[in-house]
Amino acid sequence: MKLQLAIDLEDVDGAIELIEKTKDSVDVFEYGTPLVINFGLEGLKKIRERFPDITLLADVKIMDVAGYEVEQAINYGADIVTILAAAEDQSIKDAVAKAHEHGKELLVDMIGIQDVEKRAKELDEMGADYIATHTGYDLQALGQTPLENFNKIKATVQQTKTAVAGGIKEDSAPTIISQQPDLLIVGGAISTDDNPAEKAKVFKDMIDNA
Ligand SMILES: O=C(CO)[C@H](O)[C@H](O)COP(=O)(O)O
Repeated sequence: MKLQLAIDLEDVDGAIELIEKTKDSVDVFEYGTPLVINFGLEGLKKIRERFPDITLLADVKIMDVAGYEVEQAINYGADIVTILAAAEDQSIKDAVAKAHEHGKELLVDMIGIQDVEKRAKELDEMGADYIATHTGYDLQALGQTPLENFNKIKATVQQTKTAVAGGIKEDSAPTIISQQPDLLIVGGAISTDDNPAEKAKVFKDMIDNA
């Protein structure tokens, strides 16, 4: 199981500072959707130039023109690119093909999907690398968590790796970790902590000791 740090609430220099502080404990760094919107792929490129060896995920949440957009994210430094599960099957297939053509990976984000078992089965057959259960900020605000959907998806997929995100905190992480996702995605619980390096290590130790 790997730890992914979602960086959403920073500018590019803030993201660089956060990566510097946490890189001993974090396996994958997410260039979050707010950074994509605020600073574009140029911000991703700046991070890649500063850290040539880290694993970088671009949370571009693609919906269309999938092959082109996957390739752009990869050209600017991404190792893993995200697409929404609600995209057309053709878009998912194009995205998978383009990522694999470059030796990179595709993560499909299940945010907003109601019949998660049906869609997870379809995505599994389309060759996605990761299927991510994701409770977005807007539903976290209503008290929802990703655990129930994660368990359904985990029980459905045959070959695809699983990821889980959405308000995961130090107290909720052990239950989720016990369900063995391949990628545990944590954002605010690390990035907004007064000591992100120490907090990232807490999550990494939980994973390593599970
Ligand atoms: O993709 C996201 C929002 O759309 C976040 O990166 C993801 O939810 C993880 O962050 P947090 O742990 O703060 O919820």
